Amino acid sequence: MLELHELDCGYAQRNILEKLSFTLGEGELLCLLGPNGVGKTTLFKTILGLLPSRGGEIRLNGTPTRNWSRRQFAQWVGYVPQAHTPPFPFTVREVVTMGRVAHLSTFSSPTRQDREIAEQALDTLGIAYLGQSSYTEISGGERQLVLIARALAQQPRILVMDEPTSNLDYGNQLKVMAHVSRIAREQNMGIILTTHYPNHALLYASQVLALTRDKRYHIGHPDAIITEGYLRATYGVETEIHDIHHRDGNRSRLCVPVCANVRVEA
Ligand SMILES: Nc1ncnc2c1ncn2[C@@H]1O[C@H](COP(=O)(O)OP(=O)(O)OP(=O)(O)O)[C@@H](O)[C@H]1O
Repeated sequence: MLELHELDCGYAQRNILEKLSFTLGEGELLCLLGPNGVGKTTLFKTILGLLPSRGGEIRLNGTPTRNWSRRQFAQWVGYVPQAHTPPFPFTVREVVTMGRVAHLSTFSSPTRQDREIAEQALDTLGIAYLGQSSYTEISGGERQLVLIARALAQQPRILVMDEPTSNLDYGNQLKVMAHVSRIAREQNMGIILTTHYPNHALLYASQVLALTRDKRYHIGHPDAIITEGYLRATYGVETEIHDIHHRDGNRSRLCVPVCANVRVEA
């Protein structure tokens, strides 16, 4: 559905990413990994059309995105920003209903169907009980779930999420990741998200795109990309990757830092 072909992105005189190619299909969850400042946000801004590309092409459903109207694009691609506190105390239900804007004609109000879709999105995330609460008076974790519900109400085919787990406690990080991978599977949505936690990708991603400081990248299955060598080269830390056999019979791979070997420059 979303294809990047030899994409160059950057600012003014400088390329930040070069010749980046990948495909995000229906039902896939792609985790974007990379150290601070490597270009993850730059890539998202370029995909969303907020920053012009400097070469190559982005295609959506086979058609270059430069040929899509803003409105068409917004019906296909949803964006979940990092949770923020807005100046106006809208209720959670109102914030989620705003996700329907791309489907409304100019000056029209949300219909009963739009409200039902917003209600379903609240249900999917298990936060219907927050409907009447003020968005400014809920916790950071709840706010993140509300922003995801707003994006679901938009009913996009592709969802771009900027660090959906930043500022969340340990439990909420795992809950948000579990929700997101379930939504990709059950709603056949292609989801691309950034995370600074390799274990999130090992546990939940179907693909990993790992950006490196020398403008190169690796893409593939999480088990193939997230190796001890990759983590050493990218983050300068020693880790061990272990196969975990869970009590319920499932297995997964997880990385564990070898704390004594983390080098701290004087
Ligand atoms: N508006 C801008 N103009 C020029 N350079 C910019 C601009 N915004 C970001 N950069 C530079 O682009 C590079 C990539 O930044 P970007 O914000 O995409 O990194 P990131 O991978 O998202 O980082 P982080 O993990 O810290 O959020 C950095 O060197 C940054 O200084």
